Amino acid sequence: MSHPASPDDALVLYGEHFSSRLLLGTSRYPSPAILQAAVARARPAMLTASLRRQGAKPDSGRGFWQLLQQMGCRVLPNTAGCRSAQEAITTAQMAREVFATPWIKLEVIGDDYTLQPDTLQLVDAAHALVEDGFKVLPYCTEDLVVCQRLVDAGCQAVMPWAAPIGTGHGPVNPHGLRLLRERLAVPMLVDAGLGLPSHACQVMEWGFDGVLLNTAVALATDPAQMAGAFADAVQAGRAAFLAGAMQPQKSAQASTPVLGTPFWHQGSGAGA
Ligand SMILES: CC(=O)[C@@H](O)[C@H](O)COP(=O)(O)O
Repeated sequence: MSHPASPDDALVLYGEHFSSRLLLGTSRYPSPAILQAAVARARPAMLTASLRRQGAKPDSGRGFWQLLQQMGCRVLPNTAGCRSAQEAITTAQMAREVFATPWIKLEVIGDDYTLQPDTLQLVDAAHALVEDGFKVLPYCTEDLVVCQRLVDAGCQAVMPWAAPIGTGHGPVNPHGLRLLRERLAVPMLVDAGLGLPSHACQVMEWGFDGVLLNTAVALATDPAQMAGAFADAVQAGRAAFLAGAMQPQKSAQASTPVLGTPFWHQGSGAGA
């Protein structure tokens, strides 16, 4: 991208600085080599991986773990597939051992059809894991009160969904997401349901701090190229947010200056 975000505009999570605002999932890629190529193009802040894929036994998933290490990217284990607070807590504790990190993407699924988070169990699990020293990034809905409860539980960032996991619909409740952004000051990453780079750009323009996505890259015809497109879109959206967008106007406003009036001022009578 020609105009990368300023190096001092880092994403800050739990006091740590990240030069990228894109987090990438590692599932559903056609091959490990294609995953590697996508990661090389996107250069994400973190790669999220499921303990269930890695496996709890010392030898299971060794190849995948080695691949993650080779890519030199911080790993964010997740509790994908957990359906209760206790299951998520146990999975997070195992992930801390396997991946040697206190970071956890906390997922507690409450509905098998929509993969909607169980927001009640999520808050309970977040509370217990923060108490246990984890740096918790909870996958949640755009519900303001749930996000506030997660912050009250000690989460220093939250990750509301754009749409159900794997759908690629993009933000289905723009009003709710934008309201959430206005009301909560903690870092917020939009996680799940993004299908196009323009979706990522859009939420970044709204002031979200980053995005986490998987399926849109993994299932693209050319995942590496799509990973690059998402990385560029995240930067573009962030730059636009920082630049401050104009307010939409109700009626046409002439934008082409006439000779002698190169700059707009009230009542200039500029041409179209
Ligand atoms: C990999 C992962 O953590 C997913 O559960 C995440 O929520 C991304 O969702 P999409 O696959 O819809 O981008």
